[in-house]
Formats: sequence, structure tokens, C-alpha cells
Amino acid sequence: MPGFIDQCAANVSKQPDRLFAQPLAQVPDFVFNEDVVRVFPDMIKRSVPGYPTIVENIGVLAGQFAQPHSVLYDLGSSLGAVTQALRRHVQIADCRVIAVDNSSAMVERCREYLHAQDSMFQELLPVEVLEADILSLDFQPTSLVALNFTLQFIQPEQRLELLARIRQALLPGGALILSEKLHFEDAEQHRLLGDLHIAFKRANGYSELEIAQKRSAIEKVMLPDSLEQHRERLLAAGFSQVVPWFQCLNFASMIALP
Ligand SMILES: C[S@@+](CC[C@H](N)C(=O)[O-])C[C@H]1O[C@@H](n2cnc3c(N)ncnc32)[C@H](O)[C@@H]1O
Ligand SMILES: O=C(O)C(=O)C[C@]1(C(=O)O)C=C[C@@H](O)C=C1
Repeated sequence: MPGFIDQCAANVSKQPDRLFAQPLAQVPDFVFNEDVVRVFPDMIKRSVPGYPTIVENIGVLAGQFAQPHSVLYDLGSSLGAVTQALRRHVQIADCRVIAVDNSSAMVERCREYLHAQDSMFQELLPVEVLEADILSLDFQPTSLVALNFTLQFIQPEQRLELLARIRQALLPGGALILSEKLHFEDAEQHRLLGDLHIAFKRANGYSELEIAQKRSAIEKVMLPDSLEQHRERLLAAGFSQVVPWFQCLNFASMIALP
């Protein structure tokens, strides 16, 4: 079975992200609308250091936690990259994936891509894509929850309650995989890794204007926490252990165990 990159090339839009290339009189707040959907695979790969590695390995990690007769959740699924990885790596009886996103443009395209995956491979886990707010979801008993760069878009005061509800739905032996952009409490470390992230974007072909306009578009809607804040909040939500398993510059992913 081809890996994520190969399969991505076979299925998803290859339209380059030029959304912030022209000067805008006023930069609107970032929203996951149809314009973003069209360029999203290119945007996220060129903006998030380590993204393809994280996505593929969420599938690998899920293979270790997924249990028969349970649900696997992909929360804030966008175009379903994580869902596709789960379906490539998890072959367990009577498991199914529920992918959830509140952007109708994302959900519509996600369903198309998953349909394409269905027609390319046999014996994939069944999947349901819900257009819904993850804050008002009734969680079913689950062995694996992925929040891949989604929590940072939830209002800070709503994050603890969401994590507590996920914790309550997790079966013993299951896991939450949480990936986020990081804030650093040490100002110098924060500046260094922020500058290196800008260098990463530049190396991926983004201009200074694109970098600056994207930054003002996301600054009010995407609010990163530090690794320490994540750890404390996850423990407060009832998780027993938090294990970071990946970091590239200011982007990281952690496993939280019930
Ligand atoms: C950065 S993207 C996630 C990327 C995706 N998980 C991946 O790995 O490709 C964040 C997604 O979260 C979704 N989102 C934000 N807030 C949400 C909410 N309250 N309920 C459901 N989805 C939400 C957005 O619509 C967007 O598609
Ligand atoms: O931090 C940035 O500059 C980003 O572009 C990050 C980020 C993210 O982490 O979700 C923001 C919005 C897009 O979804 C893609 C990437």
C-alpha cells in the first residue's frame, strides 16, 4: 500500500497556496472556507514542519492503541489526512472511524477524498464524516482520538472541558494523540523557534508578504499553548500520563494516556 505522500499525490488537490501572495488592504481573520480547502494540502505541508511524518505516524501509533468494537475519532479532520492514515494502518475487527469537522467546505471535500480511497483499496475501516462542532459531540466509547492541530483553534476557556469529555469516553488502553503549534515560556526560545519556523516557510517558497499576512490572519483565531500548559491541562482533564513523541521546531505531538 502506498504511503501518505504517494497517496496524497494520487488523490488530493495539488493547487499551490497563493492565498496571501497579494497585498490585502485589511487581512481578514483566517477561516476554513472553500478558498482554503482548495489549497489546504499544499498550505499545511509548507506551513507545519513535520506534518507528513506526524500524520503517517498517527496511523502507526493508532495501530498500537486501537481496540476491536470501538470508534477511532479524527477531530477537526479537515480533508481527512489523519483518517486516511488510520485506515492505512489499523486493521482491527469491528473498528470504525468518525471524522468530525465544522467547516462544510472541508467536510464536502473530505467525503470525496475518502470515497476515492475506498475505490483504491479493499478492506478499509468504515468511516463516517460528520459536519459538527466537536464541542457538542456525544462521544462513543473510543480507543483512539486524534486532535491534529485542532485544539489551538478552540477557545482557550473551552479546551479543558473538551479534553475531559474525551478522557471520559476513552477506553482503558486507549490514547489521545494531540498535535499543536507550541508557545514557549522562555522568550528567547520562543523567538528562536519562531524565527526558524519563518525560515522553514521561506524555504518552502513563501514570500515575506505571505508570511506576514498569514500571521495576522491567524493571530486572533489560533492561540497556541506551551507544552507545560498542555501537560497540566491534560492531567487536570483526568489523563494519567503525557508523552511527547515528536517535535520539529515549534510544532509538536504528544500521546495522552487515560
Ligand atoms: C489545522 S486544521 C486540522 C488539520 C487536520 N487535522 C489534518 O491533520 O490535516 C483545523 C481543523 O479544525 C476544524 N475545527 C476548528 N474548530 C472546530 C470545532 N469546534 N469543531 C469541529 N471542527 C473544528 C477546522 O474547520 C479545520 O478543518
Ligand atoms: O503557524 C502558522 O504559521 C501556520 O500556518 C499554522 C497552521 C496550523 O498549524 O494549522 C495554521 C493554519 C493552517 O491550517 C495551516 C497551518
